[in-house]
Amino acid sequence: ICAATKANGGRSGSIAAPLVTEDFQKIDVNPPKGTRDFPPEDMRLRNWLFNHFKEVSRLFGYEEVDVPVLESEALFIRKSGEEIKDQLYCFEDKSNRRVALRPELTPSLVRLVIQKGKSASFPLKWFTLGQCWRYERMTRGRRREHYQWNMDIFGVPQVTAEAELISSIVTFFKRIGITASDVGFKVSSRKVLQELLNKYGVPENLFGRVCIIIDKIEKIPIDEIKKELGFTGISEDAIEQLLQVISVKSLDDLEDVLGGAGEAIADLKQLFSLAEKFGYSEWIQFDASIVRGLAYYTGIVFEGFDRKGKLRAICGGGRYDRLVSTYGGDDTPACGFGFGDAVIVELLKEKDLLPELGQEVENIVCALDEDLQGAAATVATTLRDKGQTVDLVLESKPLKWVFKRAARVNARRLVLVGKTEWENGSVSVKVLSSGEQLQVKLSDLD
Ligand SMILES: OCc1cccc(Br)n1
Repeated sequence: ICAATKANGGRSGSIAAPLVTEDFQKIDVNPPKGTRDFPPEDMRLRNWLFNHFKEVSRLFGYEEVDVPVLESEALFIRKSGEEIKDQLYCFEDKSNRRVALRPELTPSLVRLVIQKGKSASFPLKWFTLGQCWRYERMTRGRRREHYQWNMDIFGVPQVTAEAELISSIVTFFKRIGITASDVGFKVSSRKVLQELLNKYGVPENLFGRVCIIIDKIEKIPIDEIKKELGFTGISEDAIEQLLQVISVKSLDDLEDVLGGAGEAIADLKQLFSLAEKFGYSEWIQFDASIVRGLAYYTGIVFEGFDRKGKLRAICGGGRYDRLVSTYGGDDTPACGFGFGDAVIVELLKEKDLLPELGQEVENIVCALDEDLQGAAATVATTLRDKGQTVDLVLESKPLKWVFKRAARVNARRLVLVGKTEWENGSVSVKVLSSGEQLQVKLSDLD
């Protein structure tokens, strides 16, 4: 039981006796392994980033939704060998329910779409921003949580949906000063693999697993990839063909291999043509090796990468037309992307594009002696009611201290409440940039 309850004789609820301090151990002031605190200076950068995410989502007409960080574990149990399942942050709650901290947002959004049922008027264009979790052995010293921006479209089967999603990410990049020379999008379609597997008579239910193995192509030796593909029962021939196709470097070459009749080629051609119309052609390139590491993608997949090749994928997404029905909903086309809050900050540091974000307060209000503290509170409220930010000095401090604080919080003005002026209903206002000082009637203060 927690220390508070123990101090209260084992009864939880309100604590009768004052806590006996020796009950508490000296705590570790660091956050749990793999997690981050956001002190003010980090929170300002996070808010700057998230405000751009939200502003882009608003520009594109998407509605914000939110879902719990804690979900039923069942939502994420997929038998496709995904990394995300091995790293699930899951546990049993006090009612013996198997629950998990969400590793991604898409399954929760799909759950909400199904819950909405017939009341959902398609297309749904939703966005959300949420903390996602994974439990990795800390040997790799990697984070266990990150915040992810997601935009998703439900109910649009056409490739215009994916084209719009990529446009929204390009819009985001441009807003923060990232250009097509800094980043690009690798684009492909899982229908390429689908058409190949069909051609070799590979059963549909192996599709997700094969994609997950192929997604590891840059991470493990090619012989390991072949071995894992072999375990799924795919023939040697099919494996050779698969590996040959994903090394194809252009849509034309792909067409030579697949023939021009399939949906994969049609979708990709349409996407590249729409990219022209949206104005982001220079940002995207075909790359048959892109499959993404989530089993549920069924069509176009894409990922944002840094052209210097120093960082992990910046963002990624694609079409997942069968996820809603897999979870028991109606057949609903869907596509979306996830954009984490970590790699993008590394990229901004690389490009020296991190914004300078100091604290900003318009006014510091200070009483010049103890018995004017109430008057200072009145002045602060007057300014705040007019929408002005005020840092009110809450205790009597020497002027030297006040000036130092004014500099630290970047105050524009210092408003001093002095006895003589206050008797005339005035305060003394010092504009800190120019040093200009004037007496102002409280009624005229704005
Ligand atoms: O990128 C996958 C992922 C999921 C949850 C938490 C973190 Br950190 N990373």
